[in-house]
Amino acid sequence: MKDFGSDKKNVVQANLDAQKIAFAPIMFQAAKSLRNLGILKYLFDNNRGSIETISEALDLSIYGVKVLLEAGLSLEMVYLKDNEFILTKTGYFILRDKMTNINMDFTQDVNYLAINHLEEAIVSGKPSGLKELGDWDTVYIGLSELPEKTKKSWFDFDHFYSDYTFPEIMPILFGNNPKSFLDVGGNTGKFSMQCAKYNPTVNITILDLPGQANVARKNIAEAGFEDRISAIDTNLLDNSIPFPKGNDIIWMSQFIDCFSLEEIYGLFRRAYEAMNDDTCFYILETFWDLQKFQASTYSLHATSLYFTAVANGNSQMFHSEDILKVIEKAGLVVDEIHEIIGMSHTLIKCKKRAV
Ligand SMILES: C[S@@+](CC[C@H](N)C(=O)[O-])C[C@H]1O[C@@H](n2cnc3c(N)ncnc32)[C@H](O)[C@@H]1O
Repeated sequence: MKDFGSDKKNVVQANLDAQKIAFAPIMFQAAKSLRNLGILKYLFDNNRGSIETISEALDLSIYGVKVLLEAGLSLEMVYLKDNEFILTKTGYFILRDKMTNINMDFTQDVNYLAINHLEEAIVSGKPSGLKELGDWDTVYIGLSELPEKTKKSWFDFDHFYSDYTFPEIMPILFGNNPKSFLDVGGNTGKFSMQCAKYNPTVNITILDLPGQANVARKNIAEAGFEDRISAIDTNLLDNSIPFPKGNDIIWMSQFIDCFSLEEIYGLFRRAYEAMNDDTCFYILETFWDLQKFQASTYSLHATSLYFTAVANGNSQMFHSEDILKVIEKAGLVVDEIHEIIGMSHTLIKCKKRAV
């Protein structure tokens, strides 16, 4: 791995950052309450506001508005001038930025209670926090049964990042006019349906767990793509089940982060066995070492811990080198790498290594 990070902060800054960590869950709830109770919106709409005017306008107690706005000062979401509070740029991000809101809702609805079991998950290698959501071995088995609000926050989080990549991905994938496409971990069928719209003749097969494949089939039928997209129920962790052969493209998007490196090796080997010399195997992932912005790396490191405590206990958002090693070991070669697709993804195109 390349070097990363440093220890150049002065002691005062380091101490402040340590307190931010020490109080993070409390301050997260303060930020969320400022957003959900309408205080940030009031400040945005009115440019500024005193505790009294906000309390009256929103029908909240003076005490409640006061403690939240005072926390907001330390969070640097608001600042105080002439006894009135004014929204900062950070406050605006918490109020309006779509990605920030999707991340916050994912943290609250999927992770907040579960992450309290992180230590146990690290020691046991099991997603010990998942019991806060339901009684399944992995979150993927329970996805279609999650409580509505939790389900919405999970899918909003999942779709937001992959949706961003679609427009850039399509011309790359369809450059050679592929006839058939295997969407491994195709989820609700959203991507496959985009492909079917983009290319009027391509045939697509989705592989996913029964719960997800059922949802995909329903969506595909509603969109009228049953003649070109099918979904197969499968447990992709079972190395004895081969991938269907004969596809021009094998596609894994935001998928390998659901597995350990050993499991990914099993998936790549089955991809290899299903490929011929012309098959293109594409992997679309967010690698924490290939990000342009610190905000992206921070989000990916946090998301890794969701995999540890909630999703399955053994996967993560990877360093690119981890995956490049598995590609090599599985008998594949990297043909192309497209960095920063969408907001934070990397697209790796692999071929079978010539023997
Ligand atoms: C993070 S989602 C990615 C979805 C989609 N490809 C995208 O780019 O948004 C991972 C998908 O892998 C599926 N999955 C996870 N474990 C699986 C398993 N053992 N067998 C089959 N599918 C699995 C999940 O059900 C889910 O649909």
